[in-house]
Amino acid sequence: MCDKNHNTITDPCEHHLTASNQYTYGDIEELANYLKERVSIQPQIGIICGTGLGAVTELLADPTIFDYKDIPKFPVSTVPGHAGRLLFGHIDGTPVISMQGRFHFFEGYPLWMCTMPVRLMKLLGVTTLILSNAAGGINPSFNVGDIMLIKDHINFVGFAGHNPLRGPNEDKFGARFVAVNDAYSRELLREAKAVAQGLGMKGVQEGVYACIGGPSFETVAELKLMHQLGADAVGMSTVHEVITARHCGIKCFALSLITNMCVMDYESDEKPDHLEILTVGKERENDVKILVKNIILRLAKIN
Ligand SMILES: O=P(O)(O)O[C@H]1O[C@H](CO)[C@@H](O)[C@H]1O
Ligand SMILES: Nc1nc2[nH]cnc2c(=O)[nH]1
Repeated sequence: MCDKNHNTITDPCEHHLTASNQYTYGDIEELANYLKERVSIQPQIGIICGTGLGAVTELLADPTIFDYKDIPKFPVSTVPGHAGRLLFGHIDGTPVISMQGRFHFFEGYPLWMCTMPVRLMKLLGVTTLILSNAAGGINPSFNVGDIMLIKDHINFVGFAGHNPLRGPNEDKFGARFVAVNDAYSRELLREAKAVAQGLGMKGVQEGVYACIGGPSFETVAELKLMHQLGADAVGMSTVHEVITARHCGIKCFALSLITNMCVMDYESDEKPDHLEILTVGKERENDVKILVKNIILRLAKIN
């Protein structure tokens, strides 16, 4: 057995169990080097596409594309509407990396695995992350097809003790404890609102996104609770990516496409349905695309 007097959590050896199997800084550095050897673009902006919103990747001119399954140590997407591709390219001259498909907790991946690509983006040079998701509308003034610019979140998954930063802290990415009261950049939110207004885009809202673990949707009682707590929309993603991004100092802007209104009435026969969610995504993907493109154009002008 090991006779070294060390901390088994932060300084494990082969004789001791580690507190978690999370990727080390070195693992992610290796992954970054693997990609750097194959693509010369150094991305400034990262994009994570939500369910059915992968068309945003069409904005990338002449992209270099990797299938997740071909990248060493990379998880694979298992949810319909998430293609499972990593793209490098330029959007109007700005170097961008985009995930066409994300990883969700309900797929069985631990949160540190779901969010590893955010740390990878950091090591590739990303300073701003743009995230999208499909979400159910809780705020009764919302309509299907609205785009909600996220100003804050409620992390129900976190309330249950699951956090992507749980386990030994990787100091090279950030400090043990991270503030998230300002997780969504006020500056980026202001810019996005100005862009939407400038484009005369209808149905653009602002609100609080609640994250649950899924894959079951919400009960009526859960939705009533979320409404009382101040949630405007609910989904099963984004929050852990934002927490990981803030930990390593990446600025975040996120939006939800309201693909369905949550059923908050016991008498209703309606139900949320993933295929319908994909259909609404398809109908509105062009507007999401235009919004993201113009936000990136504006960022390029002000930076
Ligand atoms: O959050 P994204 O990845 O857009 O996916 C949303 O759509 C799926 C439900 O249809 C859930 O995974 C929910 O989180
Ligand atoms: N949890 C949850 N996720 C969604 N994604 C799209 N719509 C919904 C919804 O109604 N609830």
